[in-house]
Amino acid sequence: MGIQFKQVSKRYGGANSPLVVQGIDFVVPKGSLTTILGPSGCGKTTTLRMIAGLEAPSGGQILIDGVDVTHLGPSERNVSMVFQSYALFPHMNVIGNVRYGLDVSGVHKAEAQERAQKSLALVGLAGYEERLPSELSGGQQQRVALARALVLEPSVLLFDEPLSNLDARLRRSMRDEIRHLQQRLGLTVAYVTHDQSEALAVSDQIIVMEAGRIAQAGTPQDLYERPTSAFVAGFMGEAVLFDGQSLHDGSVQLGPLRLVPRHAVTPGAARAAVRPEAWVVGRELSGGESLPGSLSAELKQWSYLGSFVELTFDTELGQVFVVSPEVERDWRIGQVLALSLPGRGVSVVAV
Ligand SMILES: Nc1ncnc2c1ncn2[C@@H]1O[C@H](COP(=O)(O)OP(=O)(O)OP(=O)(O)O)[C@@H](O)[C@H]1O
Repeated sequence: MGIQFKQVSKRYGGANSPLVVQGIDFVVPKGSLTTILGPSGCGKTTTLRMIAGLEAPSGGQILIDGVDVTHLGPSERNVSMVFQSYALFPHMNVIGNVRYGLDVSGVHKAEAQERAQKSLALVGLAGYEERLPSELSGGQQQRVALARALVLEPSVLLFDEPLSNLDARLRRSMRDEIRHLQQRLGLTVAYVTHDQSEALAVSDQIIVMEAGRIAQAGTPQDLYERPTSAFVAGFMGEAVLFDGQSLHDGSVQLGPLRLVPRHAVTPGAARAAVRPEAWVVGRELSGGESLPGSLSAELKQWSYLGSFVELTFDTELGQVFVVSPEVERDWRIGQVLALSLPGRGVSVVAV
């Protein structure tokens, strides 16, 4: 069953203070990984802390594996949390940190030692038992924190921005390791992040939160390819919004461009969220020429970024930002090119 939220809300302080979580419902199925994604202040950490029992909800019900845990304390829930700051005991060596939870819950010494060693091996740190946290890299410290959470064999494992103190390369490898371990051990995980690429990479389900509510929940592909609001589209992929008109035949007119949305939209004002990689840059146009079905665009700026180029154009729709794989092309500031939107990467969202 995993984790279930039923109409859960939260306010800090008295009855007049605002609800920072506003009656949300979701399920994290057993053995799967859900990320809670959203901008700063949207209520992600509060939601995670309510799963952990570190905050009490102001209303609603929280179930873990079908059991109502709404009023249980953190130690009564069989939940472990890995924090952004690692929260290791600095004076204790690695094995001491990992077995701490077992020691305080009265597990026999020999068993605690054996389980801690197994857990360290799981995160690739066998042989580091005697080191102090200060003698480890950031990535290794985060692995110790992970081993310390895993050793308790929790029914739910929670991560609060676990990678934000690591550099970009390490972040990617730790992210993949967490996902690999979660799948191998069949762990039920809720994972808070504000980084959409991290969420896309590790999740079975992504829940996007906006101001205390769930803006949209679904698979990574659902959210990336089929955002239902401008907020989600913008949050998931640097999409730029353009105002247009939806017509009676179901298409949407965006300046000279005609799009066919995946879902029917009512005729009238419409808005399209276009990701930078959705644009295709066609041929150069000569003085005043225009191509039917394409947007004339003057190149204002471009940057080479190794495997792709970033291009900024002026067009009748305003500034258009494009990411193109054509790194070898002879890009020149001032040239006028034909842009088109052949398909993927465009979503028509509510106005
Ligand atoms: N202990 C607290 N007392 C009062 N208000 C709080 C407390 N903790 C959080 N808040 C408020 O609740 C709202 C949600 O905070 P929360 O930390 O859950 O957001 P978040 O999405 O995790 O943000 P961030 O990414 O910045 O951590 C914010 O407006 C915040 O100021």
